[in-house]
Amino acid sequence: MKVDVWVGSWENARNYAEQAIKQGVKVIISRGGTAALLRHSLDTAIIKVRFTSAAYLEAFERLRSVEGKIAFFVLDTMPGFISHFCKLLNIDACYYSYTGDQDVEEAVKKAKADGCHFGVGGVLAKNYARIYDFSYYTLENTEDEIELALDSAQQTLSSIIQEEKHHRELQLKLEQYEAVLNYTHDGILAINKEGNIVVVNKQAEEILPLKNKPYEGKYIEEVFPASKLSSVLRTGEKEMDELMKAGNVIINTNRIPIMIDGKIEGVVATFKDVDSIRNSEQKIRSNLHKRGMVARYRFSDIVGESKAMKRAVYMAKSFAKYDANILIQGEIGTGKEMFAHAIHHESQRRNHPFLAVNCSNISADRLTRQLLGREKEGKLFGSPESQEGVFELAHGGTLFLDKIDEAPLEAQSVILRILEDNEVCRINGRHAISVDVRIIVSAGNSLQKKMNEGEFLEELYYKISVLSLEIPPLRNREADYLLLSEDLFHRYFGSEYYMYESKIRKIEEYMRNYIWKGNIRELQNFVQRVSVLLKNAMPVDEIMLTMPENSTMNDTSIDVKMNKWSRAHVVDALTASKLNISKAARMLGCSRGTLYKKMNELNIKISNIE
Ligand SMILES: Nc1ncnc2c1ncn2[C@@H]1O[C@H](COP(=O)(O)OP(=O)(O)OP(=O)(O)O)[C@@H](O)[C@H]1O
Repeated sequence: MKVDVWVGSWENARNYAEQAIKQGVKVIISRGGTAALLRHSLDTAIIKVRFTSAAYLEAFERLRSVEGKIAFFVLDTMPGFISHFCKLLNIDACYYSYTGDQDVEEAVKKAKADGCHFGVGGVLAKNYARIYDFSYYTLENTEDEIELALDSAQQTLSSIIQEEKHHRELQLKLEQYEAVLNYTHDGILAINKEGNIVVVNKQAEEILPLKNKPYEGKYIEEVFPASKLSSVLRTGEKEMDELMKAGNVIINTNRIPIMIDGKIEGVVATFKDVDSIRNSEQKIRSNLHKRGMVARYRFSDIVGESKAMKRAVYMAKSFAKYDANILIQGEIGTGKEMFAHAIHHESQRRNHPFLAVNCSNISADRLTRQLLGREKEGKLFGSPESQEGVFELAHGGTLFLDKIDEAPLEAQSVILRILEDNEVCRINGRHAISVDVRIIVSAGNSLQKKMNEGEFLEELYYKISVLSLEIPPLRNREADYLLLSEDLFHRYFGSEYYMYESKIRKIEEYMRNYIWKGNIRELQNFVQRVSVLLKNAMPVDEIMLTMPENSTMNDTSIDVKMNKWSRAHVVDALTASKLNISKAARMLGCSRGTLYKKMNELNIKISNIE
């Protein structure tokens, strides 16, 4: 305890005390009339130094040699021991008590009138004793009395500090509540156990059709009869995520009973305007768009009517519902990435980021940096800035690791570690950051072989292939290839498509026997090149001559032709053409008559095809 001593008289005590308080003094110790004066005029803790019998012992010692009547001046009540001692020591004493400056003079005057020549007491009476020509003994406090006062000052101080701390904490809490109430997007309304409103924030006033302002203290039914808060007060059951209509707006509401010691003490309800939820979702989505972290394709963008493709889409859609990791396998250009986008779009995570990382043709260091991110190394000038890794960026959403089978082994271990721990630690970083990311990976068909040969981590394989999806190559989807090429030609020619239609048909005849090793990507390039040449008025025959020889075309064309007449392909063509024989025949590159003949041979009846 820090103690300052201010020496002054009764007249300037208040002035000193005020200065001390300004400097942060919390407790003042003073005695007698000064203490009474300060208590009366200030709002600070004042500790009075009390006179005990010990303080009078020295006075009695002196009084032994004094003759005549002796006056004892005491503030407030006269302690009994004084008269006791006087009787014991045979002192001729008179006793005068006063309450402060206003009546002390009266007391001295009276003592004088009573024939007293000698006075004993504090400083206040001493001042008047001088005026009325008294001999006077000023009482001094003993060390014990001062120590006692210091002790109680210390106790008072610690309870003041405690109280101030408590007050600050309460104030902080109050301000936090107020900030939450007024800066949340939700409307908040609370009632006490009588059903009277105790809290209503600005948002609630804006969202809800409230009546009878000011609302605080009013019964809820008077202010917002549709709130249903009284029923929660009765049942004690919380009601979450309910939709209600208030005026023209649809509102999402939660009503939560407040229970103390098992008794309902009130209800708090939150309200959200459904339109505003939609708007903020929209905002989040457009923000992700700006940062390129969205899935570009949906299932409706995937062209394909073949059975194989329909099966793949069906499986992918059902996988989208689960939150497990997915392995998508298939040849190059079959649409694996497109499926990853579409799965994310269909999943619960659709409003969160979608990021794709290509794991091929990249050094282990660079890929690791992309995956983990990094912290700036110290504050060195020129050292690269901190960077978030893709796992962090994709938090809450989906991360597509394209061609994971081509990732360097060190990077595979990094991925495995993250998938095991669900957390990442940036390079040079000191803290692990927990991440919630769904992984979709793509790989070529040789993934299992790579694993057997030790080029792909077995543990990682099991982690990523909880669900696995196979995208069929274009050659097994004959019914799709025409749909896709038509789609592409339409895209490249736009409204001019019909001017080139007959030439496109001829080119499609050629394409029919081509083996699309690069699948749809190769088909896209092909259609793009042909479209440019056609637009430049090159005759179809010449275009054919510029076409790359398909090395396997001659050897496999027989297979392809044979395959064309497999039962599955004929059924595929019929399904894709919606049972239109002319269209199906065109897809299969034969006349309607040949198709009928083949259907007969393969025992395919239209009535059996769904
Ligand atoms: N079924 C489909 N319908 C329409 N477009 C498709 C389809 N499949 C693939 N594509 C298109 O083909 C191109 C290649 O697709 P994508 O990149 O998804 O294939 P991939 O299998 O991931 O390729 P790679 O193995 O080379 O990474 C893309 O431009 C995509 O839009």
